[in-house]
Amino acid sequence: MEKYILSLDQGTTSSRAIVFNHKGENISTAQREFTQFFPKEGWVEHDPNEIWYSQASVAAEAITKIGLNGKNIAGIGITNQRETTIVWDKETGMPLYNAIVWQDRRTAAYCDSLKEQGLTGMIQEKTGLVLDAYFSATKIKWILDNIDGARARAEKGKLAFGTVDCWLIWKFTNMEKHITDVSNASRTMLFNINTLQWDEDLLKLFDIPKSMMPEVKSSSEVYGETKSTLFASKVPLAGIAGDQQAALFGQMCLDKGMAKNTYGTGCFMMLNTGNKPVLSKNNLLTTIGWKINGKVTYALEGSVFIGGAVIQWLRDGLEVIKNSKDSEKMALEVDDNGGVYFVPALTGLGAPHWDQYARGAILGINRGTKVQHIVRAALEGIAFQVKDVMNCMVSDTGIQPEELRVDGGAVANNMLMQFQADIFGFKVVRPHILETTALGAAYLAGLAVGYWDSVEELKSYWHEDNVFAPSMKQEKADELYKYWHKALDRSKNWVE
Ligand SMILES: Nc1ncnc2c1ncn2[C@@H]1O[C@H](COP(=O)(O)OP(=O)(O)O)[C@@H](O)[C@H]1O
Ligand SMILES: O=P(O)(O)OC[C@H](O)CO
Repeated sequence: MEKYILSLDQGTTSSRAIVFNHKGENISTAQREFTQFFPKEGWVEHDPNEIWYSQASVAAEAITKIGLNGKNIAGIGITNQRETTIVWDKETGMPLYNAIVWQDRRTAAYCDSLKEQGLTGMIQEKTGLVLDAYFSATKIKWILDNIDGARARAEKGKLAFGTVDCWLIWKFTNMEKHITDVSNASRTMLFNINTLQWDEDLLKLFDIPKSMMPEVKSSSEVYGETKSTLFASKVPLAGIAGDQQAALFGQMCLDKGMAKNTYGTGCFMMLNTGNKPVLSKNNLLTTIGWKINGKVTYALEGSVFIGGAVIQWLRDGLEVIKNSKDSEKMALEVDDNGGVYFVPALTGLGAPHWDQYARGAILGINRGTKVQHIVRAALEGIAFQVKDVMNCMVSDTGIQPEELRVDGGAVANNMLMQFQADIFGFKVVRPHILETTALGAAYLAGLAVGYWDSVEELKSYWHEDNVFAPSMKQEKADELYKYWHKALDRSKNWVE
């Protein structure tokens, strides 16, 4: 019987399931969007049960629509939006509160108070992370401090915390397994990336009982089997990685010095730094890429909060384009940006600036400015942010990548990709398979169940599709980049 790997990609706006064959080809996809809750300014929540239902239903749909059932699936890989925090009751399995999403800023002031206490350095040394509301620790604390009876129940060992991977495994195994993998653990701000353990000092600092924390596993092993009646037979759950780490793996950036950037809602660049953590002097994040066969691979990451989302805003907010694709057409209707710069700091700035008080800015508008210039400036603003992150990576590691592998929805935009190469001064490479996140999780699962023999075999399935080589004169690129920084400075520290 022909066998396949099922990959579950639980993202910020949708749940996706993809069935991959032996050559790493996508043979079936199902996708479902779910509700975003914005209860207050800066708050973002999801319903954990809706995450589960949407993910379980697309999983079933992806396999049944091509006439397969659970018996055809050799293993399941899970990849997920990271940091998003769910707390549930261990006995009933019911969440205590909505999932607090990575974008949620409700704990920003608390993070500021910790910075004032001088804790930034200690937190970076232990976790590799910048002290920010982005990560899970302060979100868990918020639930324990604000939901009636939560802290007392947590202290009695009755509550469980998990990122979305952990929640899905808990559901798939019918409340049997409370586990996560190292890559997701490394985004909680509670995991010591040197000792590979939950850090007692940090658990104490954030007042989080250790009994809430999941067991931390490698990224590729058989964790258990599906227990729900979802599939006709039990299927091994065999791979877990946070979505950006999975994309790094799916892009086959397996050697030190290789980098990828994902252009989705946000932009997430990751550079493989090998078997040792490199602490950033430029406000990048040190994170765990994956652990396979006992070996840990570390990465540096630059998380840019608004990437393709600025194009969504042009479409849904400003209504100057009908669909995302139009952004390219409009941008090419003008020769250049006409002196207009767009800093897409719509929810503040992530790496490397970490300014939660920055806001979006469009500068350099003059009487000749057309809407096309603004659209072009929005796309260029995505590329400039990515270059800022790249510069920090080069400065932190001394590694000058020869190319950047790219994926995510916005890489469909050739103008953006060409501009990115122009402003970098090196190649941007788009592979033929763009679902690299799901593919990475599939590979992790497939390796664990012996569906694929080795990473060498996997490397042979990665092919470039388009290469964007730089063609802009250096002086022009330098001039544009100089003005970008002027604009960036004006967007910072805006909200009081
Ligand atoms: N042709 C395009 N040009 C620019 N941006 C695009 C284009 N197509 C899609 N996008 C952007 O890509 C994002 C969707 O990418 P995707 O990888 O699916 O995101 P996510 O996984 O974060 O939900 C959206 O923000 C959308 O605006
Ligand atoms: O769901 P995505 O693709 O927007 O990714 C979210 C990131 O994992 C957040 O850190």
